[in-house]
This record gives sequence, C-alpha cells and structure tokens, in this order.
Amino acid sequence: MITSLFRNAAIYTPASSQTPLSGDSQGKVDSIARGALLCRNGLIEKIGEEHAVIKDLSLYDVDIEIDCEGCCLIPGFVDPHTHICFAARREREFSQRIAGTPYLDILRAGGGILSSVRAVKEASEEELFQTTLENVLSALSFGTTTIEIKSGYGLDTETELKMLRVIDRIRRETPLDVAITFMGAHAVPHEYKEDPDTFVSILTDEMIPAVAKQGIARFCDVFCEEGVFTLQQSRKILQSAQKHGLKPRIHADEVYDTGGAGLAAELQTVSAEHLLAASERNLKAMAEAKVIANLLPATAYSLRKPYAPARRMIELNVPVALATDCNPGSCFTESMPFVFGLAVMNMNMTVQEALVASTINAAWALEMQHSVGSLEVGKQADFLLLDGDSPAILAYHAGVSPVVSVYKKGVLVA
Ligand SMILES: N=CN[C@@H](CCC(=O)O)C(=O)O
Ligand SMILES: [Zn+2]
Repeated sequence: MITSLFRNAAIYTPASSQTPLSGDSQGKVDSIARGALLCRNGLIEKIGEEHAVIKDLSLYDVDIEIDCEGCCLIPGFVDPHTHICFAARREREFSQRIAGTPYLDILRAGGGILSSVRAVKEASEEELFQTTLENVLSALSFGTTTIEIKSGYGLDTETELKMLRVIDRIRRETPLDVAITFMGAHAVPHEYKEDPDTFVSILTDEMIPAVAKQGIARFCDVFCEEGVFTLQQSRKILQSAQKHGLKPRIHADEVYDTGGAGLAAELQTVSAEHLLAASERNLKAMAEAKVIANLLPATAYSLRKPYAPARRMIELNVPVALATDCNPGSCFTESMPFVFGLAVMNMNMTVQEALVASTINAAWALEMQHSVGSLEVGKQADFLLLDGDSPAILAYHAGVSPVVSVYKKGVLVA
C-alpha cells in the first residue's frame, strides 16, 4: 500500500454529478485555492482544503509527499474519440488537402482512409503495435490518462481482429485506461464500391459476430456520411452491433447533414461524433435522448471547416465532450491541450465548460465515469499538474503543452 500526499495545489475538478453535465451545469467546476489530495493504492482517499486533508494525518502514514508549489491540479484528460492505431502517416495527403482537394474526394479516389487500410494490412502485428505505442505515449505526455481507440483501418474480419488485438495490448502494456471500439464500418472497401450493401451484409453477418466473439471491443462505431454509409446502412450496422452486445456510437454529420444526429437519438447511442453539420431539429432530439456530443475541433481546424456549434448545443442542453480524433488523415494530433485551446478560442466554450468536456463528460461518453474523469474520493488518482495557477493556462499558453506532470493511479507516468 503506497500512500502519497499532494499538497499546496490549486485544485480544479468537475462538480460531482449523477449525470453528464449539460446546459447551465456544463461548466460546473469546483475549485480549492490551496488544496491537497491523498492517494492510497492508486485511489483518491481524501481531497479538499489542505488543512482539512492533513488534519489527523500522521506523517508516518505517508510514503511520498509532494509540494505542488501552488500549481494547478486537474483530472487527467479523457480522450473519447481516436483512430490512433495506424501504421503510416499521410503527409502527402495533407499537402493535397491544403492545396484544395476535399477530404471526401481523396477517399472517393481510393486514398484517405483506404490508404491507411493498405498500410495496416501490410504491417505486421508487432509493427502496428510499435507505431500505436509511440502515438499513445505521446498522448500520455500531453495529459491523456484514459483514451478511446477505434479499429477501422482493416475493413475485413482478419485485419479488424488484428487491430483490436493490438489495441488490447496497448490497454494491457501502457498505464492508460483504454476503451475499445470496433469500426469496421469506417469506409467501403474498393472491391465493394459498386455494391456497398454486400459489404454491409458482411459487417452485420460476419464481422460483428466475430468481433463480439473475440470479446475485446465494447463499442461499435460507423461513419455515416455522404458517399460512405447511408443513414439506412448505418442503422442496420448499429442495430446488428446492439444485438451482439456492442454499444453503438456514430460519426454523424461531419461534412454533410445526412441525419446521423437523429439516428443517434433514435438508437440512444452513448455519443455522436463530429456534428459540424447537424440540424437544429436533430440536436434537439439528441438533447431529449441524452446523447453526448463528442466534439472534435482539431478536425474542423485541420479540414478548415466551420466548428461545431458548441454554444448552441450547450443552450439546447446537449452534454458536450471534447476529443482529439487523432488519426493520420483528417486530424493528426495527440494533444488534448490543443483541443482545449481550440474549444475555448474558436468554439467560444468557457474554460470551465472545456474542462468538464475533456474530463468527466468524456468519461461518461466511455461509460467510465465511475472510475475516472473527476477528482472524487474512491475514484482513480489520475491527475495532471499544470504550469499555471488555473486551467485557463491550457488556452492561454497557446501552441505549447502546459502539462508538467502526469499521474495515473497516483504514480508519475509522464
Ligand atoms: N471521419 C472519419 N474518420 C476519421 C478520419 C479517419 C481518417 O481520415 O483516417 C475522423 O473521425 O475524422
Ligand atoms: Zn473519427
């Protein structure tokens, strides 16, 4: 049993709540100007005003004592949407995009996601593990202590199962908590271009049952988008996933409004992703169905698209979470501080709203809110020390990471 005391910290954490924070509560943050946190065996045993935490504490009870020197202490980031398991970067495609070729045109011509599929098929399982590990450790250094990782660069049963094994190895061999999502419905493979319904049948009749049997993935995601999967196909895929015990989530209305947000509400998915082009009517339906909006501002930045209407979502009472979307194509960043800065500066979220969105609401989006996402007694001692005295530093000190130390279950990991 290791006991560590972190004292003299400016602590900021989302307020305790039985539901994701939304509307007026989206920015509900508790702060303690001079706080302390006592961690025993990886869990938070006490947290509060320093004098209250250390009262009655014999120094013999403490193995490690750290003076945080007034630094800001926040929960570790939870990144609820990544495609961080990939074999090769797509720098050439980035140059094409910034020269004006649309993202979906590159995919339609057999590049984009499909070029990542070729790279993953060619890579050995060990090579794929090593590239993923490098990316994930980079995310950890930016303060991500819990991460969601999707498959989706396999698009056939064998390669999808290979990706899921690699992601599971990341879960076992790194300090991070990892939520695992199957995304065989990420693109239509070239050979089914003329007959996408046959590929949908392969997904529902072969791939989803095989993934469920493998037992690694918890969630199933689909790219519902013009020229990718239609609303009807997405519904079929997600209903099949539900039948096999996988929880649905959906890439909805990223480029065009195809009604994906409405489908998320209809199926009561745990979250809907992107939502740059979602209609007002479907956002209202999401609020009603309590679907979390996973917003990915670094993708809007990288695709040079208008940002998702975060303010309107908050007005409508849709709980907002933030994620990197780290992937080799539409958005290559592992940095939650970058995402935080974009949310505050370009989506007009307050610092408090962004803190909630990148911690507890993101944990809700992964159904991990009981163990991570806020600093409460009994939860894991996952937290960050920042080079500043409030979380505003994450937006204020632009282009750098103010994350000085990363603690996972009370242990310094980056
Ligand atoms: N839009 C679909 N999927 C990813 C991009 C994946 C890629 O381009 O490789 C996304 O969420 O942005
Ligand atoms: Zn994505």
